Amino acid sequence: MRLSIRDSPEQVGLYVGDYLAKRINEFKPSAEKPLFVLGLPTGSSPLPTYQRLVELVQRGDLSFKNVVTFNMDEYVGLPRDHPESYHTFMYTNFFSKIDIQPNNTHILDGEAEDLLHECAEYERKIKSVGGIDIFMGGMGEDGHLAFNEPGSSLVSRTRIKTLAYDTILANARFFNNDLSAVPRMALTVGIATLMDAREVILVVTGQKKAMALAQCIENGINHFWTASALHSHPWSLLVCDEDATLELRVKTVRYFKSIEKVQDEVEAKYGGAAVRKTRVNGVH
Ligand SMILES: N[C@@H]1[C@@H](O)[C@H](O)[C@@H](COP(=O)(O)O)O[C@@H]1O
Repeated sequence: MRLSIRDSPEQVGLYVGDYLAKRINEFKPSAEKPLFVLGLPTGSSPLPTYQRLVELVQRGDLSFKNVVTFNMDEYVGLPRDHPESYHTFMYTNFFSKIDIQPNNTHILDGEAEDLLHECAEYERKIKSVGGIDIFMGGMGEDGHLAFNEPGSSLVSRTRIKTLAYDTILANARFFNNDLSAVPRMALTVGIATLMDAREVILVVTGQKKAMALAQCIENGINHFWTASALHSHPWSLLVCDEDATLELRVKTVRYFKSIEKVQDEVEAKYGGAAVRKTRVNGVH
Protein backbone atom coordinates (compact mmCIF):
# COMPACT_ATOMS: atom_id res chain seq x y z
CA MET A 1 0.00 0.00 0.00
CA ARG A 2 1.32 3.43 -0.91
CA LEU A 3 0.44 6.64 0.92
CA SER A 4 0.70 9.94 -0.92
CA ILE A 5 0.45 13.08 1.20
CA ARG A 6 -0.70 16.30 -0.47
CA ASP A 7 -1.03 19.75 1.11
CA SER A 8 -4.82 20.19 1.05
CA PRO A 9 -8.09 18.52 -0.01
CA GLU A 10 -7.94 20.53 -3.25
CA GLN A 11 -4.46 19.15 -3.99
CA VAL A 12 -5.74 15.63 -3.28
CA GLY A 13 -8.53 16.25 -5.80
CA LEU A 14 -6.09 17.49 -8.44
CA TYR A 15 -3.74 14.57 -7.89
CA VAL A 16 -6.38 11.84 -7.96
CA GLY A 17 -8.41 13.50 -10.72
CA ASP A 18 -5.37 13.86 -12.95
CA TYR A 19 -4.30 10.30 -12.23
CA LEU A 20 -7.73 8.87 -13.11
CA ALA A 21 -7.86 11.01 -16.25
CA LYS A 22 -4.47 9.71 -17.32
CA ARG A 23 -5.52 6.12 -16.83
CA ILE A 24 -8.78 6.63 -18.73
CA ASN A 25 -6.99 8.46 -21.55
CA GLU A 26 -4.40 5.68 -21.81
CA PHE A 27 -7.14 3.05 -22.09
CA LYS A 28 -7.54 1.66 -25.60
CA PRO A 29 -10.98 0.10 -26.12
CA SER A 30 -10.86 -3.27 -27.89
CA ALA A 31 -13.38 -5.91 -28.91
CA GLU A 32 -12.58 -7.97 -25.78
CA LYS A 33 -12.51 -4.94 -23.50
CA PRO A 34 -14.62 -2.08 -24.83
CA LEU A 35 -15.06 -0.23 -21.53
CA PHE A 36 -12.86 1.07 -18.73
CA VAL A 37 -14.54 0.08 -15.44
CA LEU A 38 -14.44 2.57 -12.60
CA GLY A 39 -15.72 2.09 -9.04
CA LEU A 40 -16.90 5.30 -7.37
CA PRO A 41 -17.74 6.65 -3.91
CA THR A 42 -19.94 9.40 -2.53
CA GLY A 43 -19.07 11.68 0.40
CA SER A 44 -17.35 15.02 0.80
CA SER A 45 -13.81 13.62 0.40
CA PRO A 46 -14.10 12.76 -3.33
CA LEU A 47 -15.80 16.07 -4.26
CA PRO A 48 -12.56 17.88 -5.26
CA THR A 49 -11.67 14.85 -7.41
CA TYR A 50 -15.05 14.97 -9.14
CA GLN A 51 -14.61 18.72 -9.66
CA ARG A 52 -11.24 18.12 -11.31
CA LEU A 53 -12.62 15.39 -13.57
CA VAL A 54 -15.55 17.61 -14.60
CA GLU A 55 -13.13 20.43 -15.36
CA LEU A 56 -11.04 18.13 -17.59
CA VAL A 57 -14.15 16.88 -19.44
CA GLN A 58 -15.46 20.40 -19.97
CA ARG A 59 -12.05 21.46 -21.26
CA GLY A 60 -12.09 18.59 -23.77
CA ASP A 61 -9.12 16.81 -22.15
CA LEU A 62 -11.10 13.78 -20.98
CA SER A 63 -14.11 11.76 -22.07
CA PHE A 64 -16.20 9.15 -20.25
CA LYS A 65 -17.71 7.70 -23.41
CA ASN A 66 -15.75 4.46 -22.93
CA VAL A 67 -16.21 4.31 -19.17
CA VAL A 68 -18.68 2.28 -17.13
CA THR A 69 -19.11 3.03 -13.42
CA PHE A 70 -20.22 1.13 -10.32
CA ASN A 71 -20.93 3.01 -7.13
CA MET A 72 -20.00 1.58 -3.77
CA ASP A 73 -23.21 1.88 -1.85
CA GLU A 74 -26.69 3.31 -1.38
CA TYR A 75 -29.05 3.75 1.57
CA VAL A 76 -31.90 1.28 1.92
CA GLY A 77 -35.39 2.74 1.72
CA LEU A 78 -34.42 6.26 0.63
CA PRO A 79 -36.17 7.17 -2.63
CA ARG A 80 -33.59 7.64 -5.39
CA ASP A 81 -34.79 11.23 -5.96
CA HIS A 82 -34.33 12.09 -2.25
CA PRO A 83 -31.79 14.96 -1.99
CA GLU A 84 -29.48 12.79 0.15
CA SER A 85 -29.67 9.56 -1.83
CA TYR A 86 -26.40 8.52 -3.41
CA HIS A 87 -28.22 8.47 -6.78
CA THR A 88 -28.92 12.19 -6.37
CA PHE A 89 -25.37 12.85 -5.13
CA MET A 90 -23.78 11.19 -8.15
CA TYR A 91 -26.11 12.81 -10.66
CA THR A 92 -25.75 16.30 -9.16
CA ASN A 93 -22.02 16.28 -8.53
CA PHE A 94 -20.77 14.21 -11.40
CA PHE A 95 -22.87 12.33 -13.94
CA SER A 96 -24.90 15.36 -15.09
CA LYS A 97 -21.66 17.25 -15.79
CA ILE A 98 -19.74 14.68 -17.83
CA ASP A 99 -20.31 12.84 -21.10
CA ILE A 100 -21.00 9.39 -19.62
CA GLN A 101 -23.85 7.36 -21.10
CA PRO A 102 -26.52 7.06 -18.39
CA ASN A 103 -26.88 3.30 -18.94
CA ASN A 104 -23.15 2.91 -18.24
CA THR A 105 -23.64 4.11 -14.64
CA HIS A 106 -24.62 1.63 -11.94
CA ILE A 107 -25.77 2.35 -8.41
CA LEU A 108 -27.31 -0.21 -6.06
CA ASP A 109 -31.08 0.17 -5.77
CA GLY A 110 -31.89 0.59 -2.08
CA GLU A 111 -35.59 0.40 -2.89
CA ALA A 112 -35.44 -2.92 -4.74
CA GLU A 113 -38.19 -5.33 -3.70
CA ASP A 114 -35.68 -8.14 -3.35
CA LEU A 115 -32.55 -6.61 -1.84
CA LEU A 116 -30.62 -9.89 -1.75
CA HIS A 117 -31.22 -10.38 -5.45
CA GLU A 118 -30.17 -6.77 -6.10
CA CYS A 119 -26.84 -7.41 -4.34
CA ALA A 120 -26.18 -10.70 -6.17
CA GLU A 121 -27.03 -9.04 -9.51
CA TYR A 122 -24.59 -6.22 -8.78
CA GLU A 123 -21.73 -8.67 -8.31
CA ARG A 124 -22.79 -10.44 -11.50
CA LYS A 125 -22.86 -7.17 -13.48
CA ILE A 126 -19.37 -6.23 -12.28
CA LYS A 127 -18.08 -9.64 -13.42
CA SER A 128 -19.87 -9.36 -16.76
CA VAL A 129 -17.85 -6.26 -17.71
CA GLY A 130 -14.57 -7.93 -16.76
CA GLY A 131 -14.20 -6.61 -13.19
CA ILE A 132 -13.29 -3.16 -11.92
CA ASP A 133 -10.12 -1.51 -13.23
CA ILE A 134 -9.86 1.18 -10.55
CA PHE A 135 -12.06 1.46 -7.46
CA MET A 136 -11.88 4.91 -5.92
CA GLY A 137 -13.13 5.18 -2.33
CA GLY A 138 -13.31 7.39 0.70
CA MET A 139 -13.03 6.33 4.32
CA GLY A 140 -15.36 6.75 7.28
CA GLU A 141 -14.21 8.26 10.58
CA ASP A 142 -14.21 4.73 12.02
CA GLY A 143 -12.08 3.45 9.13
CA HIS A 144 -14.96 1.97 7.14
CA LEU A 145 -14.77 1.44 3.41
CA ALA A 146 -18.05 1.92 1.52
CA PHE A 147 -20.46 0.83 4.32
CA ASN A 148 -18.25 -1.98 5.58
CA GLU A 149 -18.52 -0.98 9.20
CA PRO A 150 -16.06 -2.10 11.91
CA GLY A 151 -16.21 -5.85 12.33
CA SER A 152 -17.30 -6.49 8.74
CA SER A 153 -15.91 -9.64 7.24
CA LEU A 154 -12.83 -8.93 5.18
CA VAL A 155 -14.11 -11.46 2.63
CA SER A 156 -17.58 -9.88 2.42
CA ARG A 157 -19.42 -9.33 -0.87
CA THR A 158 -22.19 -6.94 -1.88
CA ARG A 159 -24.88 -7.17 0.78
CA ILE A 160 -27.30 -5.41 3.14
CA LYS A 161 -25.54 -3.76 6.05
CA THR A 162 -26.82 -2.21 9.27
CA LEU A 163 -25.09 1.11 9.87
CA ALA A 164 -22.93 1.75 12.94
CA TYR A 165 -24.22 4.39 15.35
CA ASP A 166 -21.05 6.44 14.67
CA THR A 167 -21.85 6.48 10.96
CA ILE A 168 -25.46 7.53 11.62
CA LEU A 169 -24.09 10.38 13.77
CA ALA A 170 -21.51 11.38 11.14
CA ASN A 171 -24.11 11.36 8.35
CA ALA A 172 -26.81 13.23 10.33
CA ARG A 173 -25.22 16.48 9.04
CA PHE A 174 -26.75 15.65 5.65
CA PHE A 175 -30.21 15.18 7.19
CA ASN A 176 -30.53 18.55 9.01
CA ASN A 177 -28.82 16.94 12.02
CA ASP A 178 -31.98 14.88 12.56
CA LEU A 179 -30.66 11.50 13.71
CA SER A 180 -34.03 9.86 13.19
CA ALA A 181 -34.00 10.82 9.50
CA VAL A 182 -30.75 8.94 8.75
CA PRO A 183 -31.44 5.52 7.21
CA ARG A 184 -30.37 2.61 9.40
CA MET A 185 -29.40 0.26 6.59
CA ALA A 186 -27.52 0.38 3.32
CA LEU A 187 -26.55 -1.81 0.42
CA THR A 188 -22.80 -1.91 0.01
CA VAL A 189 -20.13 -3.66 -1.98
CA GLY A 190 -18.09 -5.92 0.29
CA ILE A 191 -14.42 -5.78 1.16
CA ALA A 192 -13.79 -8.73 -1.18
CA THR A 193 -15.63 -6.87 -3.98
CA LEU A 194 -13.22 -3.96 -3.49
CA MET A 195 -10.22 -6.23 -3.21
CA ASP A 196 -11.11 -7.78 -6.58
CA ALA A 197 -10.56 -4.43 -8.31
CA ARG A 198 -7.25 -4.32 -10.14
CA GLU A 199 -6.39 -1.08 -8.42
CA VAL A 200 -7.85 0.76 -5.40
CA ILE A 201 -7.39 4.46 -4.57
CA LEU A 202 -8.71 6.00 -1.36
CA VAL A 203 -9.09 9.73 -0.77
CA VAL A 204 -8.76 10.60 2.91
CA THR A 205 -8.96 14.23 3.98
CA GLY A 206 -9.40 16.23 7.16
CA GLN A 207 -8.43 15.93 10.79
CA LYS A 208 -11.56 13.86 11.51
CA LYS A 209 -10.01 11.00 9.57
CA ALA A 210 -6.63 11.18 11.34
CA MET A 211 -7.29 8.41 13.88
CA ALA A 212 -8.70 6.05 11.25
CA LEU A 213 -5.81 6.73 8.89
CA ALA A 214 -3.24 6.01 11.61
CA GLN A 215 -5.01 2.78 12.57
CA CYS A 216 -5.19 1.66 8.95
CA ILE A 217 -1.61 2.54 8.09
CA GLU A 218 0.31 1.67 11.24
CA ASN A 219 -1.59 -1.19 12.84
CA GLY A 220 -1.66 -3.84 10.14
CA ILE A 221 -4.78 -5.57 8.83
CA ASN A 222 -7.61 -5.40 11.33
CA HIS A 223 -11.29 -6.19 10.70
CA PHE A 224 -12.25 -3.31 13.01
CA TRP A 225 -10.67 -0.77 10.64
CA THR A 226 -11.86 -2.31 7.41
CA ALA A 227 -9.89 -0.01 5.10
CA SER A 228 -6.74 -1.66 6.51
CA ALA A 229 -7.60 -4.70 4.35
CA LEU A 230 -5.95 -2.80 1.50
CA HIS A 231 -2.54 -3.73 2.90
CA SER A 232 -3.04 -7.08 1.21
CA HIS A 233 -4.13 -5.57 -2.10
CA PRO A 234 -1.45 -5.78 -4.82
CA TRP A 235 -2.05 -2.21 -6.04
CA SER A 236 -3.57 0.18 -3.54
CA LEU A 237 -2.91 3.86 -2.98
CA LEU A 238 -4.17 6.15 -0.24
CA VAL A 239 -4.04 9.86 -1.02
CA CYS A 240 -4.49 12.08 2.02
CA ASP A 241 -4.02 15.72 3.00
CA GLU A 242 -1.70 16.99 5.74
CA ASP A 243 -4.58 17.28 8.25
CA ALA A 244 -5.37 13.59 7.95
CA THR A 245 -1.78 12.69 8.96
CA LEU A 246 -2.05 14.25 12.44
CA GLU A 247 -2.19 10.92 14.31
CA LEU A 248 0.53 9.24 12.26
CA ARG A 249 4.01 9.02 13.70
CA VAL A 250 6.44 11.58 12.26
CA LYS A 251 8.59 8.63 11.20
CA THR A 252 5.69 7.13 9.22
CA VAL A 253 4.98 10.42 7.44
CA ARG A 254 8.66 10.88 6.58
CA TYR A 255 8.90 7.30 5.38
CA PHE A 256 6.03 7.66 2.91
CA LYS A 257 7.28 11.06 1.75
CA SER A 258 10.70 9.57 1.07
CA ILE A 259 9.16 6.68 -0.87
CA GLU A 260 7.28 9.19 -2.99
CA LYS A 261 10.46 11.14 -3.68
CA VAL A 262 12.18 8.01 -4.94
CA GLN A 263 9.06 7.06 -6.92
CA ASP A 264 9.08 10.48 -8.62
CA GLU A 265 12.73 10.02 -9.55
CA VAL A 266 12.03 6.57 -10.99
CA GLU A 267 9.02 7.84 -12.95
CA ALA A 268 11.04 10.77 -14.30
CA LYS A 269 13.67 8.32 -15.51
CA TYR A 270 11.56 5.42 -16.81
CA GLY A 271 8.09 6.96 -17.25
CA GLY A 272 4.85 6.26 -15.35
CA ALA A 273 3.62 3.54 -17.72
CA ALA A 274 6.78 1.46 -17.19
CA VAL A 275 6.45 1.78 -13.41
CA ARG A 276 2.80 0.71 -13.55
CA LYS A 277 3.76 -2.30 -15.63
CA THR A 278 6.06 -3.53 -12.87
CA ARG A 279 3.15 -3.17 -10.43
CA VAL A 280 0.80 -5.14 -12.65
CA ASN A 281 3.42 -7.86 -12.71
CA GLY A 282 3.33 -7.93 -8.94
CA VAL A 283 6.31 -5.79 -7.98
CA HIS A 284 4.73 -3.25 -5.66
N1 LIG B 1 -20.70 5.25 2.74
C1 LIG B 1 -19.97 6.47 2.76
C2 LIG B 1 -18.49 6.15 2.58
O1 LIG B 1 -18.30 5.58 1.31
C3 LIG B 1 -17.67 7.42 2.74
O2 LIG B 1 -16.33 7.14 2.52
C4 LIG B 1 -17.89 7.98 4.13
C5 LIG B 1 -17.07 9.21 4.42
O3 LIG B 1 -17.65 10.36 3.88
P1 LIG B 1 -16.94 11.77 3.83
O4 LIG B 1 -16.00 11.71 2.70
O5 LIG B 1 -18.06 12.73 3.61
O6 LIG B 1 -16.27 11.94 5.13
O7 LIG B 1 -19.27 8.30 4.25
C6 LIG B 1 -20.22 7.26 4.04
O8 LIG B 1 -20.27 6.45 5.14
